[in-house]
Amino acid sequence: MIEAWSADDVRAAEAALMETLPEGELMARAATGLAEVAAARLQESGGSRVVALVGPGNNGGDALYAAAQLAEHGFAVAVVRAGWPVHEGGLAAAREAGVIVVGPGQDEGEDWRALLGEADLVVDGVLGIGGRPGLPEPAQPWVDAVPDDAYVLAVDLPSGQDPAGVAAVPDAVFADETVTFGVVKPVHLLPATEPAVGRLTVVDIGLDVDAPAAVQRVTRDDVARLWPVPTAGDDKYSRGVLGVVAGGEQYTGAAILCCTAAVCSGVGMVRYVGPPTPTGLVRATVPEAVTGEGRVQAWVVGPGLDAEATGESGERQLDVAARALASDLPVLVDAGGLDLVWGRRMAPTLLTPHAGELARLLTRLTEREVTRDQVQAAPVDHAREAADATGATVLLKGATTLVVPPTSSGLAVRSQNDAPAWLATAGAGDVLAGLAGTLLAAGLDPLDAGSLAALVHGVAADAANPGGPVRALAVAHGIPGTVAALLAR
Ligand SMILES: NC(=O)C1=CN([C@@H]2O[C@H](COP(=O)(O)OP(=O)(O)OC[C@H]3O[C@@H](n4cnc5c(N)ncnc54)[C@H](OP(=O)(O)O)[C@@H]3O)[C@@H](O)[C@H]2O)[C@@H](O)CC1
Ligand SMILES: Nc1ncnc2c1ncn2[C@@H]1O[C@H](COP(=O)(O)OP(=O)(O)O)[C@@H](O)[C@H]1O
Ligand SMILES: [K+]
Repeated sequence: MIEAWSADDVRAAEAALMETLPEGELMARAATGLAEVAAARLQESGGSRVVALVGPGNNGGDALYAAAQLAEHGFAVAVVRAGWPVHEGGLAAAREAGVIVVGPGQDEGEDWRALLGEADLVVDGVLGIGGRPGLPEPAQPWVDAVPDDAYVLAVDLPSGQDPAGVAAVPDAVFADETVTFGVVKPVHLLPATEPAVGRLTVVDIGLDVDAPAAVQRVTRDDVARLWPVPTAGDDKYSRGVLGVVAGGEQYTGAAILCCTAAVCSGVGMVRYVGPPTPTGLVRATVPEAVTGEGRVQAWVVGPGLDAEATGESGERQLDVAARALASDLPVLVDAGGLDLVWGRRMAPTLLTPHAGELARLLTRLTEREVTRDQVQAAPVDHAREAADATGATVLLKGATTLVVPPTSSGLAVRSQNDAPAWLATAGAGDVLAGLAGTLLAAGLDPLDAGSLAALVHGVAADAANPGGPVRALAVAHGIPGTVAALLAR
């Protein structure tokens, strides 16, 4: 599990550690780690010219000390600062090492724009975890002037991005690599900001945070611990029967994809409930599934479901969906099923909207117009709002998939980034529903079921056709081999 801690918890841990160390030792460790990464990247690319953008806080201090070390190693290093006071010790070290300092009252003859234009590597030390979202005004032209072919190495986090990872800031720094210190922070894992982080390198500065993590990411190494592996004492019922209320006369494929994914994920049994056409197709393509109602351990309600279906068979299916939602069994609610969610369920519940579906759900639940763009600009906040309004865990699908439990649970948010962009294809969500539903039926809680399913879904998509297009059915068919490979790690 990768874990990230909030800026406040990191600061408290740093303060405690600093008490035990000589003054300046922690920043020295950070700067040395940063300089080592910068030197390695310059050696890899054959570059020699470095420009460090230096802000008013300790993030700028890290950049200044690293600039000094890089100059001592023989690289051509310049620092660009604005009118703000910068870290004094760092500035003195940089000057001592022969770094050119450009800014008000400094080496006025030098033109920051020309220096930046020639840079092979740009160290972004404008703001760190003390930053508010958004770049300080003098830094915006610097960032805009960074040449496309320069390697942007962010100190701790890409400046101007939200350290909490909540809000997206499109014109802040987008780094090729971020060197962070001690522990990972939410900005590095959450969907609003992770695209700006680039490659993430963690430098050990001896820091340990003794507080609950704010964000977690399930990794391939966690699968063996979490996946429900049957034993000799199991039978199909003890492994978990999943009821699937999916597909209609219009979206028949969703039923097939969801049921296929469930049987490929090792469900004990699938009971499919739907109108005649998808029922016939499920019978023909997923012979393992049984059709019609019966006892189940969990439900999937919604893939391809028409929440306004009329006609006898459609209404019968909606009646089963309503009873599933009213039951005390775990339920995964996806797509059309989300239109049936009104109040709170007490039993374990996993909602799996994409951004548009979450916007629609929140608009309905809060009676305030919520747009897809708003959800994408602040995904954690919107998923949290839906989780708190319904008592459910909300899995928000996207390039990075968030799994957000209600605030009252006190649990960390999960953020999974395992899928190739090829997975953005129709039917992929139906496969995820069958996979996560299987895990609910096996007794996993919604947070583990959702995050583990997102991981396996992404890995299966990549394994199905590495580096190329993949159809949803191939993702489902890839699940058995993917799970076996992950269990064998
Ligand atoms: N603590 C440690 O032991 C270690 C810390 N380390 C390093 O320190 C970094 C944290 O340093 P930090 O706390 O000084 O915060 P940092 O982000 O550099 O700057 C804050 C300054 O910026 C200002 N400001 C903020 N937002 C702004 C905005 N949008 N636009 C304009 N101004 C803005 C803000 O002003 P104010 O809020 O007072 O108005 C304040 O003056 C951390 O990320 C890591 O790199 C490492 O060395 C390891 C050991
Ligand atoms: N850019 C992307 N990169 C990786 N995965 C993505 C991307 N966009 C979407 N996905 C994933 O693809 C799936 C799409 O699901 P969904 O939108 O519900 O499709 P459908 O309803 O057609 O089945 C989700 O699991 C989502 O996380
Ligand atoms: K930074």
